[in-house]
Amino acid sequence: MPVLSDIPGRVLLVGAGKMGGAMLEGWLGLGLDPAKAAVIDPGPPPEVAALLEGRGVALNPLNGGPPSVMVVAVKPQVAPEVLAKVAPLAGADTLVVSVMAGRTLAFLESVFPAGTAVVRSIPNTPAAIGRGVTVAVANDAVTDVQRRIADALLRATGGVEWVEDEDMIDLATAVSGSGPAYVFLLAEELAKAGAAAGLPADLADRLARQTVAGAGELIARSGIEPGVLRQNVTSPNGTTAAALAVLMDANRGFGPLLAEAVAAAARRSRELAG
Ligand SMILES: NC(=O)C1=CN([C@@H]2O[C@H](COP(=O)(O)OP(=O)(O)OC[C@H]3O[C@@H](n4cnc5c(N)ncnc54)[C@H](OP(=O)(O)O)[C@@H]3O)[C@@H](O)[C@H]2O)C=CC1
Ligand SMILES: O=C(O)[C@@H]1CCC=N1
Repeated sequence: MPVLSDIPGRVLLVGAGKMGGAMLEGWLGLGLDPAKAAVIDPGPPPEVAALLEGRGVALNPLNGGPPSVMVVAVKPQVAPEVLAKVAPLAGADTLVVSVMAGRTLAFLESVFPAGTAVVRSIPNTPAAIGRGVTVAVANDAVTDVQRRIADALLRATGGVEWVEDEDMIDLATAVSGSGPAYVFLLAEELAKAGAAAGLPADLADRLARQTVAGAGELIARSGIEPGVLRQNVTSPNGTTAAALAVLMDANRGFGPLLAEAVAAAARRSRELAG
């Protein structure tokens, strides 16, 4: 298992917003030499700009030779324009790692010279606290060493799942890439429902946040199946059973609603393919 300090040359991050910034923070935290990192971004957010300045990471360097790894973390919609500018910075041995939703291996391969090693991946925002999960697929040009380097970079922000079938990336985007938003929405709506039922709004907000955070942590730490944890809350004919009769309704409960949401997200991921 290579560590980040084993990466031979530079890691060039293109786009240092929410996702790119979180990854960079993870890499530096795990020992990537700031002198071997560089960022291309015309206007990184203030917290990322402070990180770059504080750690001495080069921003928009004019030269430096081809990087070992180019990580692409700009919005998929601007990818053609941005990559047309940065693709010439890659060399024959540069590994390209994309975290862009939708943008396919075929699109990425069309932008870089034939034979370029490309990994397409989809992380999620708990990456910011090292609790993300990334799903990744490699093209045929990626060597074993490059795959281990990509794995080390992606693993700096949480777990990594490699797949062979690229279609799985659109589906993973709909589950884990966008998934944190579904959970945050649950916290928002639980707080609203509590307030609507009569709790003071600030108390409802604290209860909802702590409940979502505590339940997530219980899944993570206990290793117990979510279904069993749910049953552990549910006394026969008690309050939870009354609520779950609504939430587990076969027609209008969480099940069909989430299935529809996941299908919509996967469809959008395919539309963003380019
Ligand atoms: N946010 C998420 O939960 C996830 C995002 N992703 C993917 O990550 C990518 C980035 O998303 P996110 O971090 O949320 O978006 P952000 O908008 O926060 O980050 C994109 C960054 O790229 C910068 N940028 C714009 N133009 C250029 C350019 N020409 N050269 C270099 N950088 C440029 C933007 O600057 P400016 O703001 O000034 O335009 C911004 O700082 C997307 O492709 C998205 O699909 C994947 C999984 C989860
Ligand atoms: O909403 C999006 O398109 C990006 C990809 C997954 C999460 N955020």
